[in-house]
Amino acid sequence: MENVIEVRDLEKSFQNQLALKKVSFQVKKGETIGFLGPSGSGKTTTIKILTAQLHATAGEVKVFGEPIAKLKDPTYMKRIGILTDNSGLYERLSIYDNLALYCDLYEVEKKRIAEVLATVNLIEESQKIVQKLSKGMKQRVTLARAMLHQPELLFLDEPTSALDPVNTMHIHQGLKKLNQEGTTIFLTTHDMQEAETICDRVAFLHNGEVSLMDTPENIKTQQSTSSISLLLRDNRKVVVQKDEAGAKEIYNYMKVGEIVSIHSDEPTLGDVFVKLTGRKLL
Ligand SMILES: Nc1ncnc2c1ncn2[C@@H]1O[C@H](COP(=O)(O)OP(=O)(O)OP(=O)(O)O)[C@@H](O)[C@H]1O
Repeated sequence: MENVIEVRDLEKSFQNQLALKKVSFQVKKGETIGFLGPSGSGKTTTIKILTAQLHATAGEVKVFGEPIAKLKDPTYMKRIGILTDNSGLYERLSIYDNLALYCDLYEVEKKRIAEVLATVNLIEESQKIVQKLSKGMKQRVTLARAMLHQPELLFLDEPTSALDPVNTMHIHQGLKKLNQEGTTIFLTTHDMQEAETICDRVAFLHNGEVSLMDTPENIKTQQSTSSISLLLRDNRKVVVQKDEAGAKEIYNYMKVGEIVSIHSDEPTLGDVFVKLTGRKLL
């Protein structure tokens, strides 16, 4: 399948300090990719380089098969959507009027505004002035703006960092729908739950280096232990191995109705991250 993003040996230094070190990866058309890393690991720097807001110090970065300098060209700008910290919203206008302006810019019909506002759970607030919105509401308006023109490629820097669980769920559903309709999504997050919920593949970023990139399932199963935990009716916790003896033990408990719950001892993405890097995600 066609690569939408190709990055080879990307490096970025700030005042002789390397923030990204030989980062290489590809993103295929239709994927949702998550860059997962703690504060200061280089997530924002990566997304800013990919969206031509920062220059790379070294390496090769291509988007849609072209060097990123081309992204400044209006025809390319229409193919991508960006959510970063600099919101680009007009503070004195209402939510609706902000989106209407971007509809004109992107040549999108105004009826699309209601669709994106439903996705970010802001239909009721559409006439509110941006200046008076909370941080989380502004983040949702910015996200609505980024997805307004159904871009081929959407970049999201920590899209749900200021949101409560209900709105986070709305956004995740909206992003999944957008992805099913054909948008490739590149996002950064330090929320491993978010990465597991919406990403096809995740990359672990640590001190400016990608230490692992794979599907959440592969990452967890490759690092999983060979044991299964049982909770018995007398509140005892029993750990058995995933072998014939373990199967017999489970059978024996099950036969007499002793088992309350069974689960395999799989690590979370956060556990694997700590194991590989020695650092927590938050
Ligand atoms: N403009 C800048 N000037 C100097 N150093 C910078 C600049 N921008 C980023 N850095 C440094 O580069 C490193 C990576 O920063 P970056 O903002 O990419 O991290 P991040 O993973 O996005 O963190 P967070 O989750 O806190 O947003 C950090 O050490 C940071 O201090």
